Amino acid sequence: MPMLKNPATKYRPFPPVSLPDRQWPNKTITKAPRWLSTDLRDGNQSLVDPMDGDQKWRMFRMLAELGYKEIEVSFPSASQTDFDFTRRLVETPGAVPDDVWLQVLSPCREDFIRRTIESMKGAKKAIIHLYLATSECFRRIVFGMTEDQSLELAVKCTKLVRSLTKDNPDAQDTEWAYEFSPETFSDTRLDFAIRICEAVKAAWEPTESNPIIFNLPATVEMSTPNVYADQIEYFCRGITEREKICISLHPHNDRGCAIAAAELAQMAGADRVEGCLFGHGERTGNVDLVTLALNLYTQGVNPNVDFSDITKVIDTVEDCTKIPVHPRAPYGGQLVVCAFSGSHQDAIKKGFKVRDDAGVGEDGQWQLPYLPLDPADIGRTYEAVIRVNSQSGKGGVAWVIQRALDLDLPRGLQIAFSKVVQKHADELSRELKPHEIQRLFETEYHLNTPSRISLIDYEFSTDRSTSPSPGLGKQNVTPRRTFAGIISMDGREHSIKGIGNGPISSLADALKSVGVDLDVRDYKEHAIGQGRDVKAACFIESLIRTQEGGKETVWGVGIHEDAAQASLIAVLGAASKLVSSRPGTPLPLQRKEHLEAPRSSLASEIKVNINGLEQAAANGVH
Ligand SMILES: CC(=O)SCCNC(=O)CCNC(=O)[C@H](O)C(C)(C)COP(=O)(O)OP(=O)(O)OC[C@H]1O[C@@H](n2cnc3c(N)ncnc32)[C@H](O)[C@@H]1OP(=O)(O)O
Ligand SMILES: CC(C)C(=O)C(=O)O
Repeated sequence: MPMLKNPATKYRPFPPVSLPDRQWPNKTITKAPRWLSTDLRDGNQSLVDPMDGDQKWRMFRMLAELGYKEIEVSFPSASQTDFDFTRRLVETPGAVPDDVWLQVLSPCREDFIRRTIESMKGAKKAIIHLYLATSECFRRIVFGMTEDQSLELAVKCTKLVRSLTKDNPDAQDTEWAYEFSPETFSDTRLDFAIRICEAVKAAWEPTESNPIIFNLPATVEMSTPNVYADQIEYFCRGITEREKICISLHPHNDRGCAIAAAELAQMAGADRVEGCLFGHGERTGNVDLVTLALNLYTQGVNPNVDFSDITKVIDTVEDCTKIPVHPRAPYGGQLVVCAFSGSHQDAIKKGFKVRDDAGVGEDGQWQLPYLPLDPADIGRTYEAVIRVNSQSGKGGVAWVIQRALDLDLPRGLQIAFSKVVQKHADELSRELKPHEIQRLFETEYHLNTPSRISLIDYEFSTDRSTSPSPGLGKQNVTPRRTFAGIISMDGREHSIKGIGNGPISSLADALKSVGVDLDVRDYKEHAIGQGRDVKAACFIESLIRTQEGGKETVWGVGIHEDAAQASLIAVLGAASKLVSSRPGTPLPLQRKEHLEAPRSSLASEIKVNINGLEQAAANGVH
């Protein structure tokens, strides 16, 4: 059967609230509401396997640690597990922080109310929560009650609670509060919702210092969130003695708008929100308390709950509910602080660089492309932010290398290496983990293994008598440097010699004698680490002519404690790539008449002029 062509025959649109002078659209949320976690009640009652006592215990401890001050811990009349868990909390010294209220739920049935209150005997702070459905649909279908009969039952039960709690001389050690939920408020005639709550209020007689809680649930979310906000504003305006009332929200997520409903309804005047971590609860769940809190946080409002170790929260919730947190759940999901695609990675990487360069501290103003929240604020490491697959670009790859090896790759090298990564990711058809990208880089640029051409030993000598610098007169001469060293080419050692203005150019000159004509285009270096452990990282870009007559660039990377030696390693890395780009070409490439010296013949003469070289390297390409 296809879906109905005209669903209007079966489903009616939700009637709007007539509130032409509604005020809430002009309001903003400037402080956190009172929170009530119902993870252990609404969240629990909707699990395939409800939590056992120990799981509830763990969850309670975590909720208290997170900062929740009102926690609905059970439906004590439902099961022995719930009753016993409640008693365990009450009876275990120190289990419940002094400022935390335990809340318990009961239907409007006398025996259940008595059992519920019995479960709280001896508690420091207790909220007794009664519910009774008030909508026409529920009264007719579930209870067979008129509005007046519902009102009478609600009042009778409220009076019973009162007599067993705040009016009970034997229960004065406990600070009692009372919550009444006209269940299915969202589908209840608003004037009746107000009338029944007025009657309950009169029966309870709240005070300003201990207000009654009217919890107005969207038991089933049936309308757009603005309608819920209208309903709340209408109720807030209609109820008397507003100062003796705490208006609480309990939005469910049937239409996927629970967050919006909770936020708009706070703008409409609500003081308190009931929900569950990561939106557990009946059907599509209760409103997600994590999202609500972090939405406030990212607007600069302290939510009064702390998700600085969100991974621990997720672990506990998953363990207790046996339901995984969706990878795309707002804030908490594994994938929400990750970027795979190139343009996102590029923007994020640039964002972090701008932040670093500006020296913005941990609590400095946050403005970063694609990331509404600093992942570090919820205990996420930056490593997890950028992940690499075949959709990724150079920025993401460079980020991983920077985090893994502390190397700040020049743009050209980013482009070159990202091609290597992309090819690999394409071949594997999956994400590449940071350690795989690191290994690819180390292999590609021979960080841990010798390249085809590698440095065995070398020395430099300087001739200051030649080459006057143009325009500087005869006294100012640019010293000429001679490189003399031994290199290994595909396992065979060769001694070579060359002259240039600095270490790079003199080695490049020396390489000509073995047929390697290196056209050094770019040179970048930076320090890695600090103090005694500092190393130099050097990147050499060289232009090569392809066999087809085109031009390509190759990169060499050198890392060494000695800056000059780092640059020589990088030159030889680029030279190796050059010869490798001509498959089948044996080394040496052109001239066979160069020296093939046994290493010992030169090694005894070698003395490295480190200071001169470092200076030359620091000055760039010569
Ligand atoms: C919207 C919410 O989430 S409300 C909370 C819902 N949570 C739960 O139901 C979890 C715990 N519940 C239970 O363990 C059981 O349902 C119990 C112990 C409460 C009741 O069990 P039973 O007595 O076997 O009743 P059962 O569950 O079959 O039916 C519910 C009965 O309570 C009545 N009822 C439902 N809600 C209420 C209420 N708020 N106040 C008074 N009676 C109510 C129903 O009309 C029905 O009455 P009926 O038997 O006269 O037709
Ligand atoms: C008991 C009430 C508050 C409830 O869970 C609901 O209406 O969803």
